[in-house]
Amino acid sequence: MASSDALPVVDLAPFLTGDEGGIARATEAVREACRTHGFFRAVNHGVPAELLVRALELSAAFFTLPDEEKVNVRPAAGYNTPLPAGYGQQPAHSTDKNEYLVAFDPKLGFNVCTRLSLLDSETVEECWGKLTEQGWLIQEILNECMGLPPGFLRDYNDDRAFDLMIARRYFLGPEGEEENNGFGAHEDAGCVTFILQDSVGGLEVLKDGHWVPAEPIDGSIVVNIGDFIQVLSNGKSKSATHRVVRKPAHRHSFAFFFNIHGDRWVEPLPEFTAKIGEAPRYRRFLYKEYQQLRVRNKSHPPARPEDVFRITHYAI
Ligand SMILES: O=C(O)CCC(=O)C(=O)O
Ligand SMILES: [Fe+2]
Repeated sequence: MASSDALPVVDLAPFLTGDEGGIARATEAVREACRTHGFFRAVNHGVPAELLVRALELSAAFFTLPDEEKVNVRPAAGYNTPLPAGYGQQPAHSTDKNEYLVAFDPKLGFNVCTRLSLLDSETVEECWGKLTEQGWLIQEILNECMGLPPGFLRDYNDDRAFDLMIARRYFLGPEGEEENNGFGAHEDAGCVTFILQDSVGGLEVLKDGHWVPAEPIDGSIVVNIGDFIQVLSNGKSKSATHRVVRKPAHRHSFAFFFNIHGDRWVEPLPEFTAKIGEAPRYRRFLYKEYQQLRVRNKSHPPARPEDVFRITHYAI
């Protein structure tokens, strides 16, 4: 792997201290990362390292519970969540070898479960608050990187009802290198995803045809640009393909999806099309429709990998 392939590390401290020169340099680093990798690792981001450790420990403790207890962790009757919530196992025929727990914003009340669990914890609430703040900050930085009018993304993507958090445990990888898929190659749909991971490793990002590992760095957060930004920028910012390979140890991660609301229409912006004389590379679509079709990929996995529903469906 060439050294320029390693995931960039972006120091966000200047945004906390207000150091203007540092802000300009960090913004430039994010702009470059969006173009080259669609991924970076944020350090000095303001989310306490102790909170990241606490969340991952809590998740590890949850997943060691017996299956009979975990399967009962689901929203109580009458709670209609925007997407399926609670504990889930991948269907037996799935090549994804992980189990997961989906949470919504604790303030929305969807996480009220049939059983007490990780979902009801103060740690999840604290993480939610901090990662939402992080989402607003990264979105502001993206707005600047993309040269959009001040506050444009903040106004466009101002409703947080579709944000969600998924805690995952990846099963042990088999001996040798064969069949070690933990989560198959995919892109994320929304605005930006944050990944907190333990020290096991296994997340990989596709860059120029080869897989680059997102090596764990203590206290860092992996930041991943989603399809929404790729479409708005007409392909200038990259929603990178990524996957998780299994290792000889259980791996725990949290993915926080700073999404966009399902009722929003999404299409390439004039700044990246008409205003610069370029043809749009995507058709206009309703975000909810895209999300629902992606959920179908999971509930009714297509027989042929090329039939998996992805953003290319809207490509012109
Ligand atoms: O577990 C990870 O590191 C990545 C998870 C992921 O890519 C996702 O949830 O979309
Ligand atoms: Fe992902």
